[in-house]
Amino acid sequence: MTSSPPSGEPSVEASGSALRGALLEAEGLAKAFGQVVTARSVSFHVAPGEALGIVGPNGAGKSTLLNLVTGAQPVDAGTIRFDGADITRMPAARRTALGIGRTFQIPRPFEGLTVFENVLVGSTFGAGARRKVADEQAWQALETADLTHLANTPAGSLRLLDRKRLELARALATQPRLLLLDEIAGGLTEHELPALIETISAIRDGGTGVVWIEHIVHALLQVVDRLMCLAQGDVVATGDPREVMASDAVAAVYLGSPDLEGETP
Ligand SMILES: Nc1ncnc2c1ncn2[C@@H]1O[C@H](COP(=O)(O)OP(=O)(O)OP(=O)(O)O)[C@@H](O)[C@H]1O
Repeated sequence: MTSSPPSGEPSVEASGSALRGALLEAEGLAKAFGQVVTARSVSFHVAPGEALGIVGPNGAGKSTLLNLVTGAQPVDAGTIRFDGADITRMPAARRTALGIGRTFQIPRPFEGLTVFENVLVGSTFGAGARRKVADEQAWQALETADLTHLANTPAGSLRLLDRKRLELARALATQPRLLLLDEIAGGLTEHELPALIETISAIRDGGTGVVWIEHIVHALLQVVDRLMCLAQGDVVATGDPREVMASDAVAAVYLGSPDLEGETP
């Protein structure tokens, strides 16, 4: 584990270029909205079949980082490589087609469409598949997300757990090799978490690279191989998940913060 105080230079495992075997390499990412710096010089990497967790207080810059990787927002500085190719300036739709999928913190399905139709949108437009293939990919995504039994249910009538699963299925339908999860467990009950954890672990074990932002740390720790903690746009610690959570740097970040659920750093 490497760590440094929030005010110091971020200390990260992966800097420099072209990590062998890395699926995603982000190097020196910087992003600010006016005076608000959401990424100062953030570097991280994910390999196929590896899960990286990201924690940090509200406003740390976690979701923004996913936006930079997907291309929803442009970086101010830094480089993003996917499968060895520089995608830093690539449009978002091309990144999706290359194999970068994501879920959103607040699921916003097409409420009037069925669950299947929602997922079909992902496989048709995200993966660019023709109808027959898109159908197959949608069913496959529903199965992985454990939603097949609700395929014909209008998305607007789903409870939160199933909305989260639909969000996951929509992302899976784009055939991602890298899956970015933004608080997929947020709002779920303790009773609902184990099955979701199992699903995400299976996706990772199938060879997909996973980046999972989550405040429910005990859920995260059951899946992720490495953990990165962000605060105010800086990496404060990264490495072995339990060591990161036990580090003084992370404790300092969370001192008095109500953001973290289920784990005392
Ligand atoms: N499009 C935007 N325009 C202006 N400010 C933004 C924009 N997007 C994010 N911010 C600001 O950047 C900071 C980081 O936001 P971000 O959503 O990345 O944090 P986060 O770590 O994901 O927080 P949370 O845990 O609450 O989801 C916040 O102060 C937020 O208000």
